[in-house]
Amino acid sequence: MSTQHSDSLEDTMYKLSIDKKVFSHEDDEDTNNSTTLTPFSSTVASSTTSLSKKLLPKKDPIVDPLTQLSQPGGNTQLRKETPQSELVSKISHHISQILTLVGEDPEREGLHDTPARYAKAMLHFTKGYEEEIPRVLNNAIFKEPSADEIVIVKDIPFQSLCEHHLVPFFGTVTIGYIPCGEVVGLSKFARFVEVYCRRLQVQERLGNQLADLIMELLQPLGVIVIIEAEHMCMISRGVEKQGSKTVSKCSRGCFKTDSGIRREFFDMLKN
Ligand SMILES: Nc1nc2c(ncn2[C@@H]2O[C@H](COP(=O)(O)OP(=O)(O)OP(=O)(O)O)[C@@H](O)[C@H]2O)c(=O)[nH]1
Repeated sequence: MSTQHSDSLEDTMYKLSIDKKVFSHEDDEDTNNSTTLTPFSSTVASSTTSLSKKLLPKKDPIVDPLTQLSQPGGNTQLRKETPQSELVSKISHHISQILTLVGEDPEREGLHDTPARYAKAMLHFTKGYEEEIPRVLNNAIFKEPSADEIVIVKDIPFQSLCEHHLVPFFGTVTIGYIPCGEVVGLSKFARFVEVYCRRLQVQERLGNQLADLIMELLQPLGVIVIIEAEHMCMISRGVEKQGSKTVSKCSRGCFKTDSGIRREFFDMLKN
């Protein structure tokens, strides 16, 4: 095993955060005080400058509401600012230790490249932490006063990682909304799903994040998100129930308050 990595995971994260000073805002008066943490830096907010006026930050010049909708995790900025090669190297080190702990020899031929492969795979599974909604949206909101009935983008496939066991859950997302003057490019629904599912997730939160995002971006009459998923933590471990599926619904606006609209939505899905 390589001796150049002797750090524990906590040491690694601590050192990275000190190296990058990612959590201390450049403009902080006390630049030595790393406890004044601000996860949303002005550099992140500046990535939204191409958005239309309506979508630009209105209140706080540092905390952009649209970037907030990207819903970063606690170390998102650290992830974004660390070179990929450094992330792969440090994750590989810890995977190598895990291989040893499960009873393997990480140096044997078949496993030699596995830690680095896994590190790259893990970074892919969690690439949503590197994404931001403004970049994904690419200004694809269009004025369309004629669109005032239900629009459904259904059966968008997704794969995510359950935050409790770090094993996959996967299935489909169906999104319905009723526009109110503006529509969003259809492909963006699938892109939004990709942003949020490529993070550590729980199914219910994935639905809520999507619904909140669409409400915020379009101010539609309502949004409904249906997710149907199989959770490997219930299939390959734990209760080991093959074939079980979890269906969740998350609604906002008229889909929450109007049973007739909900019925129309579910009727459309049947056809
Ligand atoms: N609500 C919800 N629960 C989830 C999701 N993904 C995994 N879980 C559940 O998270 C729970 C974690 O329960 P714990 O008792 O702490 O962990 P555990 O001992 O591994 O639980 P078992 O899976 O029952 O063996 C389990 O019931 C999982 O089924 C999700 O997306 N939504």
